[in-house]
Amino acid sequence: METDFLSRILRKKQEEVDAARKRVPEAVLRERAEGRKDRRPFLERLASPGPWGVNVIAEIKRASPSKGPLRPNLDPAALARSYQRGGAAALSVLTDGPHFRGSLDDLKAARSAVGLPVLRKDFMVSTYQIYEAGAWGADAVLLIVRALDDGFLRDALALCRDTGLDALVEVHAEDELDRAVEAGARLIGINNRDLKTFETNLETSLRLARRLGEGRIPVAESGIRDRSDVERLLKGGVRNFLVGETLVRASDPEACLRALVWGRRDDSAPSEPPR
Ligand SMILES: O=C(O)c1ccccc1NCC(=O)[C@H](O)[C@H](O)COP(=O)(O)O
Repeated sequence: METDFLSRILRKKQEEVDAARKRVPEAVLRERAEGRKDRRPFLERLASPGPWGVNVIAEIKRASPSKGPLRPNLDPAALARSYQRGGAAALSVLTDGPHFRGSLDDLKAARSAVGLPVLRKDFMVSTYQIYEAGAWGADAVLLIVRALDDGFLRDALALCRDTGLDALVEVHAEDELDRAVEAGARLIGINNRDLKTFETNLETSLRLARRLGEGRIPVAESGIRDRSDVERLLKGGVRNFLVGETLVRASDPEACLRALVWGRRDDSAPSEPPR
């Protein structure tokens, strides 16, 4: 039996879902998710480069298993507003409680504060969580290939399409990328973090992005620290970046984001987009 971090978290997640089902039945969430009229396009926003050629999905994460608490008294609405002012293309909100101290309330508060599309970042193991994401206002969900078998991955992608949610399908290695493409994923999150060791290596995004064919949109995830990391990945053809810790820990998240997107911290946009 596998006993790594991901296996442990997935077991715990299944228990959480079983308990949640007893409080709110899946049919109730489904009706809410399917009845929504306020969808914000997530994939579409990332399919074309932002005004400066860079799209940042700015993450709201209270704590992480590798680093512990990241920002005391984090206010999701205030942080979301800073991110919007700093030029974020979208938000990612960690909703896992046990390991990241997040919640669906965080997602709701962040989304209500801005006009950006929002990704629910969690460990999805059940259709229940996809309906739940829709019912709580998410515009997209994360599907981690390593956590799912091919059957569920396909079903989850189909369910997302039917429910009007976009899916960011996360991979870390070549075989996972092949499975994601085979299942029909368009938006591919390439996680630079090895979920066994928690180490990050930007080379993972550069290597896997080279394997992507027409019509697939790469998003580099994890370990992006500064503008030089963004520029290195841009040279490898990656224009979308999911950034958590760097922004959450920053004393001025708005300026930090601006520096990632524009290459400078002040609020006057450069007249020429960087090349
Ligand atoms: O953040 C972690 O330490 C972590 C550990 C194990 C599984 C997932 C983890 N994070 C979730 C994420 O995918 C990241 O929050 C996201 O990619 C942003 O990463 P970073 O910019 O390095 O905070």
